[in-house]
Amino acid sequence: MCKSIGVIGGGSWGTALAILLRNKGYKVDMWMRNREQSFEMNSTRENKRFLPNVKLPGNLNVSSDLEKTIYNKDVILLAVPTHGVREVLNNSKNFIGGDQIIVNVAKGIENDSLLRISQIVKEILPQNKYAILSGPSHAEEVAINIPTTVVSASEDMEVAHYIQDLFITPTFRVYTNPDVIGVELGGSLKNIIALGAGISDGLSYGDNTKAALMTRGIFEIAKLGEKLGANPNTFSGLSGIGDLIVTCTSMHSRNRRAGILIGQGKNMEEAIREVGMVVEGIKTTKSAYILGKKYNVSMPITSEIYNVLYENADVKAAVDRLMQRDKKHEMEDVVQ
Ligand SMILES: NC(=O)C1=CN([C@@H]2O[C@H](COP(=O)(O)OP(=O)(O)OC[C@H]3O[C@@H](n4cnc5c(N)ncnc54)[C@H](O)[C@@H]3O)[C@@H](O)[C@H]2O)C=CC1
Ligand SMILES: O=C(CO)COP(=O)(O)O
Repeated sequence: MCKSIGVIGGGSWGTALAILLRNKGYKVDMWMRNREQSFEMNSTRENKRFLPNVKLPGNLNVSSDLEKTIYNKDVILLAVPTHGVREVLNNSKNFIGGDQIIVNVAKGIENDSLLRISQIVKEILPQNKYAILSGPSHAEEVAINIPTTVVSASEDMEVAHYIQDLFITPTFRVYTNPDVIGVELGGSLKNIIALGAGISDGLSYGDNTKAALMTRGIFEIAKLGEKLGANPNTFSGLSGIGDLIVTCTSMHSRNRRAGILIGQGKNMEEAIREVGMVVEGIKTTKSAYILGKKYNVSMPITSEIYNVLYENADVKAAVDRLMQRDKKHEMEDVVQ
């Protein structure tokens, strides 16, 4: 039987995945909150704002009607930024049946509640099966079939395999992992380090600096992750170091691009405006900073990025502070 998918969110990632799924022959409907934009996409067959120069396949229907998008679909793909997840789930919960599988692709930790997306979904839709699809995967490359690898993670391995089969193509290879916590945290926390890598580039620091940020960054991600119940091995996989590498090095990365602007002297608001797309790492920095304090995990890079974003700290002084911390063993976990 032909599978059906309702994609909630018509940004770059929702659009790229809707195209992939439609090209596999599934029935795909996509929801976006902006009505005019949905009309424009249906008529021009292109998402000019978020994924320009990629044609939408025939029969990929775009609308601003949430109920119609979700109704009777086997799978609901959540592709809105983290700060919008709770609202769209609350607006759609009355149309969602208990047998529909929720697949999340957002990468963030909610501010205030400090919840991961699976925890928000569990709160609002406790009966639904859940998976996260995450890994090094920029929409711009997936949309033109550049070889890409990701992970489908679910506590229920049957669901993880079902989602693996749903998305896999000869150019989009999907692995499975039962570690939802690790996969969610890896994808969310790497955005903070990507902001740092961008800041380093914006300051015209070198490859050495970026390698240091990435290596010390994954160390700090894994420390917090382990405290929160993740399997530490997950952070050496695609959704951990894999996604960290792509986000810290690619010009597709909105987090890295925002970081470059900040390194060049722009403030947080100016950087967000100039990038013009979601920069998840900015809100996630705040959540991770608070989580680090709450769980007594030393997160020096996250703390300095928090200072730069939220306390107006000077970027060069932040790097100096990181470089001139007390001497320590590379693998030592010192709580500050
Ligand atoms: N673009 C990419 O290559 C990838 C993105 N992601 C993640 O996917 C999620 C979505 O990002 P993108 O599609 O890239 O963002 P985007 O910036 O391309 O588009 C965001 C979309 O969400 C909508 N939106 C914003 N706030 C909303 C709200 N409160 N309620 C409903 N809709 C809202 C916007 O109108 C827009 O359609 C993010 O968590 C991102 O980290 C994950 C992997 C790859
Ligand atoms: O998660 C991503 C690629 O895997 C996208 O990263 P950005 O949000 O920084 O563009």
